[in-house]
Amino acid sequence: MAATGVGAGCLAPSVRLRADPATAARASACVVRARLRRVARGRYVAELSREGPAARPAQQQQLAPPLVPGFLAPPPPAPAQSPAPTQPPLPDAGVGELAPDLLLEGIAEDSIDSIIVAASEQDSEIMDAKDQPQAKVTRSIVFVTGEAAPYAKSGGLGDVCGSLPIALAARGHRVMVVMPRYLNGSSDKNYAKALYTAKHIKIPCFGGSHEVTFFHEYRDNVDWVFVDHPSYHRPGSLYGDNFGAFGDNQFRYTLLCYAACEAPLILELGGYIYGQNCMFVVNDWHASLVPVLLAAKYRPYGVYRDSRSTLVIHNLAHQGVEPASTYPDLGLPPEWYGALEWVFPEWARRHALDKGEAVNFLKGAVVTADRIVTVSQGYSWEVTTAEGGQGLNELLSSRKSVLNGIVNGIDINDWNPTTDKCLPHHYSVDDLSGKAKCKAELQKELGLPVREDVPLIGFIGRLDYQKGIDLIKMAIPELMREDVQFWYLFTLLQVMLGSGDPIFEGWMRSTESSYKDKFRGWVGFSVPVSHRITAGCDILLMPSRFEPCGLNQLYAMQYGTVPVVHGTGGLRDTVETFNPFGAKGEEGTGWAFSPLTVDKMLWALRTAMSTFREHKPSWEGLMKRGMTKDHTWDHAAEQYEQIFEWAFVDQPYVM
Ligand SMILES: Nc1ncnc2c1ncn2[C@@H]1O[C@H](COP(=O)(O)OP(=O)(O)O[C@H]2O[C@H](CO)[C@@H](O)[C@H](O)[C@H]2O)[C@@H](O)[C@H]1O
Ligand SMILES: OC[C@H]1O[C@H](O[C@H]2[C@H](O)[C@@H](O)[C@@H](O[C@H]3[C@H](O)[C@@H](O)[C@@H](O)O[C@@H]3CO)O[C@@H]2CO)[C@H](O)[C@@H](O)[C@@H]1O
Repeated sequence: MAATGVGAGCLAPSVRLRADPATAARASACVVRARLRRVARGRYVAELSREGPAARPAQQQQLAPPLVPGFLAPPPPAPAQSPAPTQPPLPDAGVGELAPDLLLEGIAEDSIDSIIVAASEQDSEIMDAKDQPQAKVTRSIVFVTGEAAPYAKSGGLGDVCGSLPIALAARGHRVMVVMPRYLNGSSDKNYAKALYTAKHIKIPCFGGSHEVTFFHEYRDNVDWVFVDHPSYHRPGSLYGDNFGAFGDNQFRYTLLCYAACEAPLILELGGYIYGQNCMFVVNDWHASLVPVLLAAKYRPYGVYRDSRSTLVIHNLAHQGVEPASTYPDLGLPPEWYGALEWVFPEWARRHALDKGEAVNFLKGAVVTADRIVTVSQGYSWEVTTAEGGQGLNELLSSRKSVLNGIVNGIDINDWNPTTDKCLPHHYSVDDLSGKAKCKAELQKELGLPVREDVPLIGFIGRLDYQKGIDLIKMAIPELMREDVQFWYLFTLLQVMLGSGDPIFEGWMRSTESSYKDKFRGWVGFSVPVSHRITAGCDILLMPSRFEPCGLNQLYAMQYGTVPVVHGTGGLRDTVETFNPFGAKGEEGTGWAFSPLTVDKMLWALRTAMSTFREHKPSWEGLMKRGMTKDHTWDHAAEQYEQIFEWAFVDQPYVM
């Protein structure tokens, strides 16, 4: 089989493959379109689809529909006002590693040996369509999350839930992601390809019966399932608006959890339900009621006894805590109160009569999930300490035997300096010239002097105690004595584009006017801007107080931007401090300073800046070592598989 066309441009080319004449005759002259997706450095998945008569659907892993109804009311007939009930489209053909039985109307798998394409304009590679590593055991996996990119993202949780499921699906798992269908005008287009499934359920909670419906999109081998309810349709960010967090968040995410428990039982995706043998991956507090529901409302009735759950903690700072009086709203049996029971320490109570009694969603998952994962190893230890455990340290310590840390990966389709659509110039570890051009463009865009020799430091993050922005504020007068430029992109907690925190914005504007040639600040949430900063800066600063993993330092390294970070949690796990005398290849990738003081941070920045100015070969070494580290999801996905395997070896933690 020969390639008759070669994708222009860099990665992700679209290649047309034409069968040899004999095969083509058998296959009614079918043309196979292969879209190559880069899933790891040097590894590509060919997504094949044929053009012409309808292709055979890919075989589903879950063949026997268990026909077990959800415990909620069966779906009523579809309402008239909705679009015609449409079965979600099947994938055109096999995806990921070619399924052994994949026949494209006569073209057998073994007639497709390898696909030859130009991987970049300079460089061609042979990409073996079977190169994608596969899981030893494939499973049905159900992610439950408050956000997943590109549909909805407030930060790193969205990045992870938008990319880890794809990585697991590429390894052969059947993967569903369940999240809200947030509509607020500006982001509605993100859900445009999600089709109405005609499935409705009524959820018994908060003193009523609340109807939710499901939408579905099949993309990148993943079933993206969107739970629809009027409470997800409102202006603001995902979790709040200018007035603070939404008052009904507990209700909104209770609905999500109930709906996520029903989805595998009632949604026929690609023709088949997921069934009762699933691994639920519940992310942060928004999804934390899922393991409680499995234990309290399903297993006692014989449902989901073969499923397991893994709680993934992205950030212990948000636990979903509400007054104890809300417990009856959750629709849980009274005897399960203890699972969510939470008592604030005396110092945190509001008045002398306040008993501090509350319910805590995240705690509910900590005590009922089969396994617990934090997003780095360092953080998995920190959460068991009084300093890092945010009140849950003792409970988490008591579950140490099922607690692991797995460092996040990154989506290198989105974050790749050789192809990034947000960048004015592209570059790679072999040719860094495009990075210097990106820096010059960024300086122009900001109205800063265009100078290659001055170190440009960037910060990207939320205006949040976690991110240590107060330290930056304190350090600015000292830092501005240096020949340096600083670019500050931050989002407000509630992520309202164009609005601001008057005190903080005031500080930014006055700092800009005091240091006209050196400092720029911008308030807003813009993914393209964050990419341009990551590429255009020389140094990325992350003085986080705590950081469960951190993604910006990984993006920075991938883009040859040297991270200077507080050595905590995932930052300490992923950034190795520069040591010019280290063994070859192990001289480090940045600076991880500790303790978190203004002086230490300034020391690390000054060391980085002098290395940038005076030791060019060392600087280039730092950049290149960061760029060649494997930050892809493959390794993490394999570790998740191991966790899942352990979970299924054990009995459910709560029967
Ligand atoms: N103004 C802005 N405009 C555009 N993009 C912006 C932005 N501000 C931030 N972002 C983006 O938001 C993401 C932030 O991710 P992080 O992992 O660094 O932190 P976050 O605290 O959100 O996530 C939590 O979950 C993740 C995932 O597990 C953990 O890595 C982390 O430690 C934990 O706190 C990045 O993709 C970043 O580019
Ligand atoms: O990506 C950034 C973080 O996004 C999530 O955190 C959000 C959190 O889950 C929401 O509940 C909300 O937090 C509010 C909190 O509930 C409330 O008590 C009050 O303290 O205000 C908070 C801010 O509104 O918004 C958070 C995002 O700002 C995700 O869970 C984290 O892992 C991410 O770090």
